[in-house]
Amino acid sequence: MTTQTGLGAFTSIPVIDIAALWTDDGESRKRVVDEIGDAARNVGFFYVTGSGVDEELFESMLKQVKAFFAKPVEEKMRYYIGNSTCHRGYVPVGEEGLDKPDKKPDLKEAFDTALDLPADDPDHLAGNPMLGPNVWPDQDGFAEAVTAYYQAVLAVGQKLLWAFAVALGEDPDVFTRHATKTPSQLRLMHYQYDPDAHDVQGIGSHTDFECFTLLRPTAPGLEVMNGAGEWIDAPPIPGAFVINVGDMLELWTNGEFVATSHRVRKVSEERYSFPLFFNVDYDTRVAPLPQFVRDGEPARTPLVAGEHLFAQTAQAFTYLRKRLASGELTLPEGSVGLGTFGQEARQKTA
Ligand SMILES: O=C(O)CCC(=O)C(=O)O
Ligand SMILES: [Fe+2]
Repeated sequence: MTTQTGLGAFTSIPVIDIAALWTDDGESRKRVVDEIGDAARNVGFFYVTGSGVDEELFESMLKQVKAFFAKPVEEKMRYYIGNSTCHRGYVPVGEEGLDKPDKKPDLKEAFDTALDLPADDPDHLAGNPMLGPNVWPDQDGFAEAVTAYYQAVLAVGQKLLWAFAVALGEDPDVFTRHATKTPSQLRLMHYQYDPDAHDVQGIGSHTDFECFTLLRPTAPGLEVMNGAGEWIDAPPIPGAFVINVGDMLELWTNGEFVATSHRVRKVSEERYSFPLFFNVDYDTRVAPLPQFVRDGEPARTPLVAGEHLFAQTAQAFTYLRKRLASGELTLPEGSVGLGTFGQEARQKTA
């Protein structure tokens, strides 16, 4: 059932209870790690239960986010992402997605947050385009609710990063040693339901730019491409995270783990979703690990994790694309275009 990419013609997405990762029971831990490894190789997506994240943290954040998006657009634009020097704040409908081959804007709005560093953080002061303080709306409890959720889910991400290394037979800390001050974004996303919109996509087909993503959606709409090029539904499971491999783990494993392409189609109900994109430190040079550069298999070209994130972001967001066009901004040397990872990219070259 597997194609030459290793990715199966799967028709559903595995569900993995990861609670044993926090226990001393070596056998149960190994079972979970093996399941994670299988899913990362054959599907690139899996659901996670047993993360231990308190459901109350999710509900509090959702309540705050609903209240924010319900405000008039002029109010939300006070926090426009284009006014931030480290890519934080409100992303209006139409800001993203215009560079896709089909040139359709994504029908969604978002509020982008990430690791909340102090204003005098040295990387921020040095002009790093992704590291720095969050922008917070003037709304009681918003910052607290989002921060509590971010910290809880980031901790689950650290555990998963460890598990991915073990699943690969690597030193367990081969990735986590690079995860100390990561440009890991938490995007708060709102897909409006518009019964009159025809042929409008929620978010176009893509891979995620980081190591992996921990996602909580409130409604169906997410679709995942299998090894046969078919779109498979990934509806929410209550309390579970949807995990997917991103570009950096695909690169580190030279394609053994797959950054699976996915998209959100026109939604049939109002939808919120919360992806936390777990990254490694900005300056981490990601090159295929030696065990994955097998005889006759070419090694992929290394990338710097933070530069890749910034280069992809700059090609997808209107405010940054304008700066690229005007010459005010240039992409880091060696940047790759959108759509370089995942099975869609492979099918293009197959
Ligand atoms: O909203 C979703 O379910 C997925 C969002 C997504 O894929 C992304 O933001 O990268
Ligand atoms: Fe995504």
